[in-house]
Amino acid sequence: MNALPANPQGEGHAELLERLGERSIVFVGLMGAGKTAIGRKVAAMLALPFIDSDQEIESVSRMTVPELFERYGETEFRALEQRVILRLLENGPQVLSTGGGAFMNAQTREAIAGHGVSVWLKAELDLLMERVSKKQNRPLLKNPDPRAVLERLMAERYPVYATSNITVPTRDDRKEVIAAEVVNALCGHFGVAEIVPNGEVRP
Ligand SMILES: Nc1ncnc2c1ncn2[C@@H]1O[C@H](COP(=O)(O)OP(=O)(O)O)[C@@H](O)[C@H]1O
Ligand SMILES: O=C(O)C1=C[C@@H](OP(=O)(O)O)[C@@H](O)[C@H](O)C1
Ligand SMILES: [Mg+2]
Repeated sequence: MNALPANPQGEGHAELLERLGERSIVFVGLMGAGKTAIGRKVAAMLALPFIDSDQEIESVSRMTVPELFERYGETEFRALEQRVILRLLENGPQVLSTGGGAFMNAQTREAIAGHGVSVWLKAELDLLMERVSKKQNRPLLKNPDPRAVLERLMAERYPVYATSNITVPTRDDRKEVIAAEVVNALCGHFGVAEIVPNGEVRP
């Protein structure tokens, strides 16, 4: 369904926000799924603060994600990622987009379950490949065969992502449309009526 919320400023979503309470809406999923881009849109629609864990990691370390991987290795990056996300989860309500590997950490998953509602943006391999090939800022994909890496990560991670509270399939459509589908899926999760463009309320 391609319903766009009636009011992009967040009014009309009062009930959804009430149900969310102090929790964070937490985006999980593979690199290129759109966690950062769609998370930002959903935050704007619901008039919530937006934070991206990779951006926060870069800000506290004053290094880029590729620099962190190169200088300290993935293990150190994961430790920092866990600390940052656990701290950020105290700041709800907000939209928190995580890096693709974050949800693989059991303690991070537990903290998200306690302080958030997890949304898996689920995408097909071709779409992910098309998106990630536009930027060279993902160290795990600095590999002669990034497609094979993504395929392996899909096999490893999709069963874990599938434990999220909500799964939203994504595709090659406008960001606003996908973001509206996420908002509608959140409405469904909380048993709140969806708001569609003509002002009609869908129970
Ligand atoms: N629905 C969409 N339509 C077009 N481009 C998108 C869409 N969702 C994401 N993108 C683009 O795909 C790239 C990867 O998205 P990003 O949000 O960084 O993914 P993630 O954070 O999950 O790795 C970005 O350039 C982003 O602007
Ligand atoms: O999947 C992963 O392990 C990673 C995903 C990246 O974030 P995005 O999923 O936002 O690209 C970033 O955290 C890092 O490169 C590692
Ligand atoms: Mg991202």
